[in-house]
Amino acid sequence: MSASGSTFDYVIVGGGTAGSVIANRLTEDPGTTVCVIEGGPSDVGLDRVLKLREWLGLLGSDLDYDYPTVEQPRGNSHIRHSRARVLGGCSSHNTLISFRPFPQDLDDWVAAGAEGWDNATVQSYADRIKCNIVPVADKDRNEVVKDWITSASEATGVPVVEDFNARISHGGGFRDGVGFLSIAYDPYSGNRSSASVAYLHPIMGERTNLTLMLETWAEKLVFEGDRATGVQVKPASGESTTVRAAREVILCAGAIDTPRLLLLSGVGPAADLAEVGIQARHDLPGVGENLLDHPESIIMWETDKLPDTTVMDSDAGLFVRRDTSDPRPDLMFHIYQIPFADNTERLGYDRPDHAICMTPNIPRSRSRGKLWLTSSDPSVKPALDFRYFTDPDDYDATTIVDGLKIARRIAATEPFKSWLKREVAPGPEVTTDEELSEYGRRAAHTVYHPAGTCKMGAADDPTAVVDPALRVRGLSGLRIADASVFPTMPSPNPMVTVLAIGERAADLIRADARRAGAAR
Ligand SMILES: Cc1cc2nc3c(=O)[nH]c(=O)nc-3n(C[C@H](O)[C@H](O)[C@H](O)COP(=O)(O)OP(=O)(O)OC[C@H]3O[C@@H](n4cnc5c(N)ncnc54)[C@H](O)[C@@H]3O)c2cc1C
Repeated sequence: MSASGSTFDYVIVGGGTAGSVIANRLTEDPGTTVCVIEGGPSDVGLDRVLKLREWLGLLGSDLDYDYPTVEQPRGNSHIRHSRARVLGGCSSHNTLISFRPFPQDLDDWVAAGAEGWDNATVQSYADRIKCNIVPVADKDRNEVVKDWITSASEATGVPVVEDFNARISHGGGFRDGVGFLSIAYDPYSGNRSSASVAYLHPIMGERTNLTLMLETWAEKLVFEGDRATGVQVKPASGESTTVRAAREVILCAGAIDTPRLLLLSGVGPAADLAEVGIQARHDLPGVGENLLDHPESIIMWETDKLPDTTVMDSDAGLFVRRDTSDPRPDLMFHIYQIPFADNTERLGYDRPDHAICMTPNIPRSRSRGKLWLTSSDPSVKPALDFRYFTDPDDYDATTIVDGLKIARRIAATEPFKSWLKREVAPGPEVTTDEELSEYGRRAAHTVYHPAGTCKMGAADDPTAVVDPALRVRGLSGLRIADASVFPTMPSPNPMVTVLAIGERAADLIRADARRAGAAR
């Protein structure tokens, strides 16, 4: 049922990665009205966003919410979690590396109670994604990266892979491999093919049933009884007002801001809320728990000036499998052809003018964190405690140590070896497992993949925040569709999984609307 004025069929909070997909799909029906509340500005015509190679300049900028972490006794307390404040969300300032989730990652989801999110189903939604996902184009392939791929294959014994996603969608996944990545971009212009570019640009100004409220912050959810009926919003200039949803409010604000908005609205662990003076409207213990990430560390070599060819300075990846009892790789590496030196410089290492870095990361980190409010003031950022490297068996730190050692083996292998002048960090004198672990944890960084804070699970799982249809447990008219619903972390970079969640969420929402219509 569509409505006029400030009432819409659906109100989507967050015009980010998943939000853009859902806004597009729901407005395919001209009879359905959708309002998107987006905290940031439009990306249309904004070259510093649209030119993918400019991505590093966006971190910490006016287009970044820039979340700190609380002290990490076993990790790096200085990590800043970048989250984009612009249409398209993080797909407008990330590196757009595009991996489908592995089949076994989705088996894990089903085992965690996410019924219906099996491999065949999720891959069929990934097939629908409109972003232009292609392997790095020949013209963008740097000679040093080609040599790194040759040496990494030689040193680790893994095959060179031309198209990782083809192996996942048509071959059941891969155990290991090295090669150029698939990236959501236009090789001719170097522009992003973000969620915003692929899903919103073609319909902005075209579909009159789509309303975008940009530079507008969602402050609180509005309820009538247990039903979410709208959102209290504050435009950048102007007074707070309420936007009403005749059918549903859909939260797509991301793994930090979706639980933050729920908590500020009194939906979350009642005892935690009481501590900051918020009365619980609905006691939901899982909100803010299960904070997941892909932690990484770094090893850096000085080089002479390198050829400039690239998509976005981190164009290739390596997957290694140490544990042969699991078919998936358990170590991933990105390579950077620039000095990625913020964390090493803080530890006293120099920043060479030219450098190559490898960043080993943990595909299935075992440490689990938590997010919570420290104040009822909505402008105060939530506390994020990733509890990096706190898993009891020290699996996470051991993975990083193994990664640093493997990186050194690659660096000692021709033809890549000849590009390198000296190891800058951690430096050749750092050799024992203890030393490598200490360095690796202090220089640790994030691959910027927070997730899991409103996890999906079986309807009778008290720690689940949403059921497998993405509906918030115990409330009505309220759904979540973004990276916060991951029950567990997909092994590779998660954006494609988020886009597939957006695609499937739209189908689930439309199916419920059809059922409700039929029941009337
Ligand atoms: C620097 C960086 C690099 C990355 N690189 C990759 C990569 O190469 N490949 C990959 O797979 N993944 C990558 N990721 C991760 C990936 O981008 C994210 O996991 C994914 O985009 C998250 O999508 P989302 O829909 O959950 O949230 P987002 O895309 O962050 O969308 C949330 C949206 O909600 C808006 N919002 C939030 N709160 C409010 C509010 N209260 N009111 C109104 N609007 C609000 C935000 O402005 C934003 O537009 C990267 C992330 C970062 C930060």
